[in-house]
Amino acid sequence: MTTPLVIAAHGTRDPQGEAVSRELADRVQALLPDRRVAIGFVELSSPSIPDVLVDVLRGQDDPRAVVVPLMLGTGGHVRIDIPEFIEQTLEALPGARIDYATHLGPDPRLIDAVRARIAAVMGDWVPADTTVVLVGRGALVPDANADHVRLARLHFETGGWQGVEPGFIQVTRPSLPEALDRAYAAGGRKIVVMGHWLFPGRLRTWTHQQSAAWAAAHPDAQVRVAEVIGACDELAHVVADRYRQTLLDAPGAGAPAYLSGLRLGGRRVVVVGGGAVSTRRVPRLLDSGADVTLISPEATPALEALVAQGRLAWERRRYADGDVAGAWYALAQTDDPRVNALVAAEAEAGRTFCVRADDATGGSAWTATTMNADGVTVGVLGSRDPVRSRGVRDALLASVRSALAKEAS
Ligand SMILES: C[C@@]1(CC(=O)O)C2=NC(=C\c3[nH]c(c(CCC(=O)O)c3CC(=O)O)Cc3[nH]c(c(CC(=O)O)c3CCC(=O)O)/C=C3\N/C(=C\2)[C@@H](CCC(=O)O)[C@]3(C)CC(=O)O)/[C@H]1CCC(=O)O
Ligand SMILES: NC(=O)c1ccc[n+]([C@@H]2O[C@H](COP(=O)([O-])OP(=O)(O)OC[C@H]3O[C@@H](n4cnc5c(N)ncnc54)[C@H](O)[C@@H]3O)[C@@H](O)[C@H]2O)c1
Repeated sequence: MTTPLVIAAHGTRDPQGEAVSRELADRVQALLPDRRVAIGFVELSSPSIPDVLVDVLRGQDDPRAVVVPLMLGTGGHVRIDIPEFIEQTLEALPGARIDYATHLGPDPRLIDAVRARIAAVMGDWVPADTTVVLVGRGALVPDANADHVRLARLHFETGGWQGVEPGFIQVTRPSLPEALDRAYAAGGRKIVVMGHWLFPGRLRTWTHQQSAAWAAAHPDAQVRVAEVIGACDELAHVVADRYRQTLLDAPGAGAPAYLSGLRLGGRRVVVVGGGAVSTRRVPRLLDSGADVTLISPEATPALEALVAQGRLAWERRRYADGDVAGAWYALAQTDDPRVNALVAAEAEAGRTFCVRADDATGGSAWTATTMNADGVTVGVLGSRDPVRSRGVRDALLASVRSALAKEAS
């Protein structure tokens, strides 16, 4: 049986919030149709996480589950409560195995989703004179609060905003009104308040109430409140990825890839990024007859020479969403992890196998080191230790050569 996924959500008193959490679980199930996806809650909603875990583990011959915390940051629920629920379940079901995925974190797809929520309330405002107040929950864990400040900075770096002020609705400071004061003091008069919550609930209500009260006291500023992240595809994909990564990285996962010989003749292959890694890999793709398109603002002289020979198509620009459409295989090989993540996400959505050069677990394919001797291709795939793989390949090749020589004599 394929390992089930248990989503560990927070829970809320708001029935709409609970419904949206369940809708998200349905979207994740649609992305992982061949395995069971269940949702449990830390508090306020049911079923509880141990109840769901026991339910999915019972009846499996080799009971296994992966728990993905549906949490943006690393507060107490992620660090203490959910691990305790897992511990309790393992005490009740000795011999079961439960792997715990990492929290959602500042994934580029979630940054995009947040930007889309902000854009939806901006109307005719433009980023350059809009200030965003990004409101987090606030936690007793200093690291979690520091992560929220870092996230605000990431939004500032990538969004072109006049400013981005982090604030917190509870526990720590600056509070939401204090963050609004800071935005105002820095000259912000068009302010979007973004409650960085996954689902509707009380935190969202407080965000609206506090924003309205502050706006009433500052008539020369305009304040608009953006919608929460909600049950969107971006979030569903991040959850599905945390699950897949956990399966791949789990100790004892073994050789995690299926070595296949792709017959790429005449088939579209998209390579994003024209640096050193692409310089090594593009010639082999061309040798296999693939119809390769390189998308990159710059390319190495070796790649440019292939373009000049008419062997390689080059679109001299940055990657844009839609570039992977229609490709059989894609390679995300820029030096920008954010761009590589977007390429991998587009490929995943379109069911195109994709290598991600900077983060092996973020892609769906790995590049084997290969070499051809008299029509025999030797391929070696290790466990993310490419230099070792190359050594094994060379050793194998030597014995293949001597075997072939014996055959010939
Ligand atoms: C075998 C080979 C095939 C080829 O590329 O043709 C290949 N990498 C090669 C070389 C190489 N790769 C790296 C260095 C510099 C570092 C060093 O010196 O140690 C060098 C050496 C060099 O460049 O000389 C760094 C690196 N590699 C990956 C990550 C990210 C990660 O693991 O998450 C990082 C860190 C990046 C960073 O720091 O950001 C990931 C992958 N590299 C793979 C294949 C896949 C695993 C296959 C396996 O393990 O068997 C996998 C998982 C996915 C993929 O990319 O397909 C080729 C050697 C053969 C040859 O030379 O012909
Ligand atoms: N898997 C591997 O074997 C391996 C080996 C070494 C390094 N790496 C990793 O892969 C990444 C790429 O390595 P490299 O040595 O080829 O880097 P590089 O710096 O030589 O090349 C990066 C290329 O990406 C292009 N680029 C940047 N932004 C882009 C965008 N938005 N759209 C399209 N193209 C864009 C650049 O123009 C450049 O051509 C590194 O950052 C490193 O993390 C992987």
